[in-house]
Amino acid sequence: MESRLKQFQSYIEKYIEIIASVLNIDIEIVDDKLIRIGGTGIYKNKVNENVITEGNIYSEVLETSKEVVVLDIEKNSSCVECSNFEQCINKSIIVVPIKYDNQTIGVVGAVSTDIEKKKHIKSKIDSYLPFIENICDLISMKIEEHEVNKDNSKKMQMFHEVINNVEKSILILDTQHKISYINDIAIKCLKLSNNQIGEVLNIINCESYTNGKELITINIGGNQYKITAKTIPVYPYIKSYDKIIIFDKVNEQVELPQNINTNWGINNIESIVGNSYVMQSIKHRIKKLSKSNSTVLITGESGTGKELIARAIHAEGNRRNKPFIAINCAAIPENLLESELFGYVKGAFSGASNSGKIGKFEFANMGVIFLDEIGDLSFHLQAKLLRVLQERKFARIGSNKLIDLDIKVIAATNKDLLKLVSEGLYRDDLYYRLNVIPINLPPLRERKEDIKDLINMFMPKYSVELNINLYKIEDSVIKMLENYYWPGNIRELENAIEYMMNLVGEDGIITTDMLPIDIINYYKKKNMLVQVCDDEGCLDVNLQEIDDEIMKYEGKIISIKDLELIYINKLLDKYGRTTKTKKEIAKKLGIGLATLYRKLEEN
Ligand SMILES: Nc1ncnc2c1ncn2[C@@H]1O[C@H](COP(=O)(O)OP(=O)(O)OP(=O)(O)O)[C@@H](O)[C@H]1O
Repeated sequence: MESRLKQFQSYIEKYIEIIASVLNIDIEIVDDKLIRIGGTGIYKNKVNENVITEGNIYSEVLETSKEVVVLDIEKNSSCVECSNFEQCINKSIIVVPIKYDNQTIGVVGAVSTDIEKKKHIKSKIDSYLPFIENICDLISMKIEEHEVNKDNSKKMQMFHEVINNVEKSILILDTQHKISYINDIAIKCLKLSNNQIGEVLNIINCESYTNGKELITINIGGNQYKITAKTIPVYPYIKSYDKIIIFDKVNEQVELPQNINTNWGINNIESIVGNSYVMQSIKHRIKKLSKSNSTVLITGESGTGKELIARAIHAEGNRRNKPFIAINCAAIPENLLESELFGYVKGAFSGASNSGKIGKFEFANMGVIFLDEIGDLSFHLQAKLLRVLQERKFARIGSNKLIDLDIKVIAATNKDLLKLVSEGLYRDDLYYRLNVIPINLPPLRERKEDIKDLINMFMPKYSVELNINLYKIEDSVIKMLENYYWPGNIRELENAIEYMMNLVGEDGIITTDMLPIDIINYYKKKNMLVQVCDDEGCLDVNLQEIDDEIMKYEGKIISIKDLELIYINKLLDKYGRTTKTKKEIAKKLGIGLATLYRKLEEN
């Protein structure tokens, strides 16, 4: 069997040439079988020879594992007694053992064969000896490195073997998101024809699913796939790999148009319906700001289209071919949100999945992260997010490897963040970091001009979905939709259209009786007119207006006296405050004019 040093012969030969030229003496390296593995000068042509006949110092060093320094062989008893002494041409010799794994596997001999070099060695022995010791250490380290690599590649081979034999599709990515390994099942499942090793795999979208899995959209080889996958962070346990994606099947596959890596068309600016002045100016701003990397904060009531705007910013910008990852900060319990955002490595905390988890920030890297309901972040996560926004780096929980983030952040909230700041419930420094580019989406009731356009967009959508060929909406319905107060904004309007389209009869006409109950009730309340009549005529009293007035006293019991006053004032507002009308109103109320004045003055 070859000695360990013999396996490194070519490396050793190159290495000692360099050393010899630095030291200006001859060097030889001999293995534990006393075979010369490498040599310079007079030993160069004697490589692979056995040195047993040339003296016994090497055997002694191999045996004792201790270095030997002979500065003058004539004064060294061991040399003098050596059977080769008469033929020996060496004048001085330094021999240092090469140790590996607690064994002496060879020696380095530094030899001088002339008097001048001998003198030189003698004068420089204090620096020569440590230098040669370092050479021995370097050789051992080289062997160690080789052994570790050999061990690793054996482990990797076994790892690949295992991966190829499990009944799941597996993809391994490196830190550049390039495919490092793909098993046969994955190739089959993704219907890939070529070897995709080295190709960049773009993770376009990712939504949390059950059992620690995610719904991921990936692009490979001109196709886009939707898969339900488990993603496992591997770095730093295996340095050459970053993450493993394991999945069972492809939920959906679409061919991507040529030269376009992703399919964001449906989310671009044209998908934002509305030509009111405010929506026009918002669309204009989106076009301008989508090219910038600055953080955007979108505010507005629920259902006003904040996510739609965020997606349009992504689709219009230069990150459109990179991921858009949305996370709703209010929908995930606080203790899970941190790991959802930043991921974790295995064993990061008790209860964590033992394979680890990739966080949304990592998925969104190079693209856009949409942090919805940002007003609901706990103080702890506010601080952490602030750090990430400042440093543009983060670490998976339980790991100290910092991952660089090249990301555009879009945040959204329906809360008044500034009010939360003033109440001490939100960090002001985070607020200002987020509010770099503010976009406020007004509620639908403040942009009634958009309602008709939205109706005209939603009706064809649901006619296709519900397979309705003929449809028409009565003007009175449109009027009522336009004048409704839309607490749920566009989402509620869309639901209303869907509801009414479901009720359409054979004539395909949407009439007022098909309106959703909330809208009907709204109008019923609004139109609660009561006629107060006597033999001289009638007065219309709108009970809704009185109801609205009473609502202002929210939670308090209102006195009969106040109620009386509200009612009298409503009547005066409606019919006028002239003496004549006051007289008429007093009469109809069954009181005298003086009593009416007293009631008004008393309050
Ligand atoms: N201007 C618009 N044009 C077309 N569709 C719209 C518009 N605004 C909103 N929508 C639609 O209304 C629905 C609600 O929008 P979106 O989810 O973006 O609102 P949101 O403000 O993010 O709501 P929440 O605060 O509840 O998350 C979506 O289906 C969206 O496509």
